[in-house]
Amino acid sequence: MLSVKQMESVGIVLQRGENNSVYALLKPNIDIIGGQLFLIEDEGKKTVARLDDYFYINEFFDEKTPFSRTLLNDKIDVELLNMNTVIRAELSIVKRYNHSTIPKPGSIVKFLPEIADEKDLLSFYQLSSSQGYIKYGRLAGSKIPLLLDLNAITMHVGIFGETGSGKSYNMRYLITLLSNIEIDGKITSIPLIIFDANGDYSDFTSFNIDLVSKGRGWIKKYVMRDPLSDYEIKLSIDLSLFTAKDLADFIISLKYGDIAPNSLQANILEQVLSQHDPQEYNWLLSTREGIESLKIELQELKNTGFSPSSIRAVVSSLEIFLNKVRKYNFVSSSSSFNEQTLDVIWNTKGLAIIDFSSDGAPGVDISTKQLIVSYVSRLVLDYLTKAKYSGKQKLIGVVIEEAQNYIPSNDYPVNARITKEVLVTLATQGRKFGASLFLVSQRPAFVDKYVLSMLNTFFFHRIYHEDVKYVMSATGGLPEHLAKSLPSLETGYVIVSGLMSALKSPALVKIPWDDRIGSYTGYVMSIENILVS
Ligand SMILES: Nc1ncnc2c1ncn2[C@@H]1O[C@H](COP(=O)(O)OP(=O)(O)OP(=O)(O)O)[C@@H](O)[C@H]1O
Repeated sequence: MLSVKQMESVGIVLQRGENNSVYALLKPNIDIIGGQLFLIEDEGKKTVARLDDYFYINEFFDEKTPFSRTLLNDKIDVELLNMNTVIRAELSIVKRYNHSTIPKPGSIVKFLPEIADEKDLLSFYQLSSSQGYIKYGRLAGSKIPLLLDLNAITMHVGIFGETGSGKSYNMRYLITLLSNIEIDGKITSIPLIIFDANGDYSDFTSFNIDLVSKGRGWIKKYVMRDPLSDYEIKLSIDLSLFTAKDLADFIISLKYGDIAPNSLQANILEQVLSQHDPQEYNWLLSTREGIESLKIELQELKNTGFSPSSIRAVVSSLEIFLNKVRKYNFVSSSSSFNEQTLDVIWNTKGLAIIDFSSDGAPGVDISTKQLIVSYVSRLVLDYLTKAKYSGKQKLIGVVIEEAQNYIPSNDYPVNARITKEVLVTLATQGRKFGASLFLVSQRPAFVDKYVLSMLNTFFFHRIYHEDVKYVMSATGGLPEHLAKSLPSLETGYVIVSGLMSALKSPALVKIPWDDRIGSYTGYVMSIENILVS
């Protein structure tokens, strides 16, 4: 039974609607917003319902009547019109408290109740314990936090919103919550690896470290330039983790950009590489001597019928790859990010930020970033799979910003063969082995639809109009009116839907502002402040 301090009435139910909804009239002078939750009381039976759609109606509204026409000609009495305005609202039922009925006409609509303590909160969510839940933001129009169920985190999370809609701030807020989880009176954290596209999380390794360090024993930032402090590590990866085919496809595609690589050339390179032990890939592909030795092997293939022009094309792709590797010096058989790193991350509930911003990875192109994302994802998948098969379940979260560059839909002109397959596997197998993907994107329509359908919790910020249809079909379950409101959502508000939400139904949440969480590279200062600072 929900037993908390009740609020004043703000409206009344008039009629039952379709599919678990009711129509109600609400007072015109209250502040409301689509997606907000209300409490409905029907003779002691309590129900929580979401405002899906609403509009203001006025009793004078009938343009055909002579009275309405004179309103337009004469001086309009705004006061008089206001007095006769009400809000017509469609509310759909989200939660019922010990009953299974639909509120009858005459039921009273109220704002959500005030929650005084943990007991009230549990009774609101009908939970017996809040263990395993984190408190996220406030349900719009109330002071009630949304409880997020950590047990559903391995079912993967999508965070979507157009530029400036508040994704980075939200991700930063989520990271602070995932870094301060209280279990049995102790603070612990979800081990996390973040691919940071714009340097938005850099401060978590330095001046804002205390926001994330209480439950963590290790926090580092990986950069592709020379490290500048002791919390930075130069990133290097080990190519022996890839198959000959993956590397051949990747290297050949460097020459062809976004179009599909030449499969004959990829086959030639695969054939040569597969004659070597994978441990030799680092030397073969990242040193001048290695490339020269591959060239000799390639020349020998001429005798087996491959054309000199195909062989020349393969050599030229190898040179392109060598140039990249030399420029950023990121390949090594004693890679700085390896299985031991994952052990440290797991054991210390650590945080590794892979800085892909122009500061941490100056001039590094998307294909190199893809190779790194693919490498780390393979490492995580292998690590978690081995742990599970040896009887020890582990858990690592992987945050991928600008997800459309790594798992693009067919409409997005980026070739991501090297990342797509492993990320699909991580998404499908993650739940069993303890991987939790957080995909962040400005354009969900450009993220692979199959992967999108494997995400089970969504944070929708304001999104582009063209993305609404796509989001609705790929995610399912978002009511039409709510989906339609997405392009006009205010910054700081987010619609949370899916398995992690203790409401089990989409709802609008206000993300609280905190100056320290809000001070990061991507933060946009107002023009007045920029000019006078
Ligand atoms: N919860 C919030 N409350 C108040 N203001 C917010 C909130 N979240 C974000 N903002 C404001 O919106 C600005 C943009 O937010 P943010 O950087 O998170 O957007 P974004 O969606 O990540 O944009 P981009 O995709 O361009 O990186 C912030 O600098 C801040 O001024």
